[in-house]
Amino acid sequence: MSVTAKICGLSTPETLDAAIRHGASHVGIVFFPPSPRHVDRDRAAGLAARVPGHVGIVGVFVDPDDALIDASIAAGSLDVLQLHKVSPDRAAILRRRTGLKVWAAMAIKTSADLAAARSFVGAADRIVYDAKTPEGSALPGGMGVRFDWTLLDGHRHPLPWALSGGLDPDNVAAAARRTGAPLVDVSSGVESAPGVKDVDRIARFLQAVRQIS
Ligand SMILES: O=C(O)c1ccccc1N[C@@H]1O[C@H](COP(=O)(O)O)[C@@H](O)[C@H]1O
Repeated sequence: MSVTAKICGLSTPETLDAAIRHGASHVGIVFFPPSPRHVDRDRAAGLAARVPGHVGIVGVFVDPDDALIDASIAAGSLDVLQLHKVSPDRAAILRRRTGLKVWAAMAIKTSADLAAARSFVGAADRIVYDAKTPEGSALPGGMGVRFDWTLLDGHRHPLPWALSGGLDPDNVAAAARRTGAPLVDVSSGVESAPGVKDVDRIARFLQAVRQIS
């Protein structure tokens, strides 16, 4: 079983380099000002310049307007748009307009939440199954909340997918084995405080992913 990993919310050269050195397939840059992981365009450009071609750069957005998308693509040399809180129609428009891969993040709490996955066929290239954050939260992700992985039992994935929400170095192997996730995505689980990535935790997470079989 080969599992790849995205380390999300990177904002410093040291932690970005660690993610790359330890084998991340994707690195995520957050373009959402309320997030403690938000980076401005200059910082995004500096980070992107360090990323080798075999590692995908994922821009993370929450219901973005066109101006933010365009400026972020230019600054961050993005390969993928990860979109939270967007409809399939909006995802399809952004996919067509930018020519980039689109990952649709879906907030999951109950089995009913999985039904919408099919509506992203033709609009997105991958579904990111993420946990629904508590009502009233400032962020739709990046809060270390996990959903019940057994909800994915028997779910027919209409698109390539990723597992996200509450993963960390100690639970990622069990999560990937339990769900069969081809790609795992982590942010707060490799931090020492909100927005502060930890090089050792990144290394431990990616080592755990490599050892999954
Ligand atoms: O990380 C953020 O700050 C963030 C902000 C806005 C939308 C999504 C965000 N993060 C995404 O949340 C998931 C899971 O995070 P965690 O591992 O549970 O902390 C991941 O896809 C991040 O890209």
